[in-house]
Amino acid sequence: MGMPVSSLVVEGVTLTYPDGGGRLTALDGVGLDVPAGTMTAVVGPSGSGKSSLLAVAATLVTPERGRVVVDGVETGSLSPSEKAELRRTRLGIVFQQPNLLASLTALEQLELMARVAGARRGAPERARELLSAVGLAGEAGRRPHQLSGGQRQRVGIARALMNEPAVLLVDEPTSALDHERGAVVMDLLAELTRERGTATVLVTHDRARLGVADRVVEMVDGRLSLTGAR
Ligand SMILES: Nc1ncnc2c1ncn2[C@@H]1O[C@H](COP(=O)(O)OP(=O)(O)OP(=O)(O)O)[C@@H](O)[C@H]1O
Repeated sequence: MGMPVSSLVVEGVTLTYPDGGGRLTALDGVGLDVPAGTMTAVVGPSGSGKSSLLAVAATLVTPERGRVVVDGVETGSLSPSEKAELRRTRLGIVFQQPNLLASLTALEQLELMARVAGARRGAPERARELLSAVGLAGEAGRRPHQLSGGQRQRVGIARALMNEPAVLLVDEPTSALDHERGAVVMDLLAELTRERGTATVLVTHDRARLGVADRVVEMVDGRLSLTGAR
C-alpha cells in the first residue's frame, strides 16, 4: 500500500468581486498544485489576490471558474454544510489574528477544536503534544492575555493542526512579529509541514525568510507565476 497523497489542487480559478457597475478580477486563471509534505510561499504586492487565493483554497469563497480539490475531494459540487465539514476535518487555517477565546487556556483552545470536529478520543494528549511541538509545553494552562503575541500565534498554528489537516493555509504568519521571531515561526511551519505531511500554503510579505519554503510563487494582478526568489 502506498502512502495516501493528500494535497491541494487549484486549477484555472477565476474570481471576481462586484466593483461599482462592473467586476474586479481578483484571481485570473490561477493554478497551484501543492504536494503533501511541502510548503509553497505566496508573495506579491498588496491587492494582488493572495488572500483571495487562500479564501478560495479554504472553500470560504466559490470561484466563478476553475476547481479546488482538497485532499482528493472535489469541492465544487459540495453543499455549504459539506464544505464546513471539509474545513473542520481536512483544512487547517491560520489567520493573521489567531482569534483565541479569551476565557480558554491554550490547551482548551485546541481541545475545543477537536470537539467541534466531532470529539475524538485522545484530544487532550494530542493537544499537549502539539503545544509542545510549537514550543509551548509550559504555557498549556495560560489564557490568551497571559501569552505574548508570538505565543498566541503559535497557539493558532497548533490549533490549526489539531484535526490532522491534509492542507494547511497560513496568512501572514510573521506580520505581528519582529524579524527574529518571524524567522522562528517560518522555520516551525516548514518543520511541521514535513513532519505532519501537510500541503502548506503560506502568504507572506517577509521575503527574507523564503528559503524555508519548497517553492515560492508570485501573485501579480491576480495571476500566479513561479519565481526564482527563495
Ligand atoms: N470582498 C471584496 N469585495 C470587493 N473587492 C475585494 C474584496 N476582497 C478583495 N477585494 C479586491 O480584490 C483584490 C485582491 O485582494 P486580496 O485581498 O486578495 O489581495 P492581497 O494580495 O491579499 O492583498 P494584501 O497583501 O494587501 O492583503 C484587491 O483589488 C481587493 O481590493
